[in-house]
Amino acid sequence: MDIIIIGFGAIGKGVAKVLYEKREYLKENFEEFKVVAITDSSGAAIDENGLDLKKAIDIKEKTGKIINYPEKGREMSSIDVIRNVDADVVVEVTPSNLETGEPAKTHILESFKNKKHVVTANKGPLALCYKELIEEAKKYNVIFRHEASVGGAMPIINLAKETLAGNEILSIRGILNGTTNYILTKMEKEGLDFETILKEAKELGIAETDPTQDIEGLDTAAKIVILANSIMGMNKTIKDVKVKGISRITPEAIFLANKRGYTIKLIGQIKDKYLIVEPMLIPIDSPLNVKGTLNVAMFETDLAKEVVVVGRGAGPIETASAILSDLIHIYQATRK
Ligand SMILES: NC(=O)C1=CN([C@@H]2O[C@H](COP(=O)(O)OP(=O)(O)OC[C@H]3O[C@@H](n4cnc5c(N)ncnc54)[C@H](O)[C@@H]3O)[C@@H](O)[C@H]2O)C=CC1
Ligand SMILES: N[C@@H](CC=O)C(=O)O
Ligand code: NA
Repeated sequence: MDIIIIGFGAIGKGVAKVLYEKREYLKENFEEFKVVAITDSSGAAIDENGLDLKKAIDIKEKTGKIINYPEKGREMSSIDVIRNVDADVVVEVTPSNLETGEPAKTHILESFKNKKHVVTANKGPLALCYKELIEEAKKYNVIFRHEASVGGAMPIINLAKETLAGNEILSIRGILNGTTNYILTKMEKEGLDFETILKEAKELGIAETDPTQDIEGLDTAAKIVILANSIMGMNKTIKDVKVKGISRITPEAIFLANKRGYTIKLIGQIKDKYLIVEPMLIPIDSPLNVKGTLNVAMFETDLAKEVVVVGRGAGPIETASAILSDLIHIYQATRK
């Protein structure tokens, strides 16, 4: 299966690392998963026989630009790569823009028009024009998967659509941002200040390109919109979410909460069609009290009753795990 990776930052490189490490497993169980093009802000590297992924990662880490890939690097936009390079699937992992959804929205729609399936981790277009994307994928008869867009490696979207199929999901409540959970956990355990921990989060590759999206709750807001639209049949946008972030939370506030048997977590919830993101006091012994970059989601359903899922919500390899599962789904769904 031939793949194009659009965006080669923390997640794009994570996808390349996972495809490289799992190359024998994939060949034995499915077929060769070949990356025929990679783009970033500098340009593109293209090889129809498959790029050397270790070399691509090395070039990116050393020079910051995929265009420096020897002999195969060239000045070419992502759109032109999508239009002109023959491939089965586009993996779209450019930064999430929660105002315009660009450039990802155009990349995704252009992929559909060029009969390419899409796997994305990008929340922008999903939070702003979910219905349009689904309709366009149907119109061009291509598969569109986005498990990585909510909760990273934590199974939630495909779990609801496949394993909980037939259930009515009455409410969802949880921690859906790994960066803020990492910050709140380090504040609670080590009393570290905000800036120090945020710097660590960026080095771990878990924070957004614009980390205020994490801190101000906008990333969580985008994710509950995606859940509301993709698994609860709603038609919401990020403007429908009441959002408060964690910038005013201090180690002292968490210490005081602990003394009363609580901790503080950034909670996103969808209930009775209301979408809310805010820091909340959570009992220390609650299933919602998960640590570090972990995410957790509590579903209330009509048939399965309460279902709780936990998983790593952020991180290059963890997120690439969700992207790989969507790629394998597309392989299985399209190979005769
Ligand atoms: N970091 C994480 O743990 C997770 C990130 N995501 C999402 O994955 C996406 C990527 O995130 P990161 O890799 O962390 O961001 P990043 O900032 O590390 O990388 C973004 C990449 O996109 C490239 N880029 C920007 N504009 C481009 C364009 N027009 N054409 C081609 N490439 C372009 C940049 O050069 C860079 O290589 C974002 O939408 C993010 O919300 C989703 C789940 C987890
Ligand atoms: N920055 C996000 C990345 C995953 O969506 C987070 O911290 O959860
Ligand atoms: Na997920």
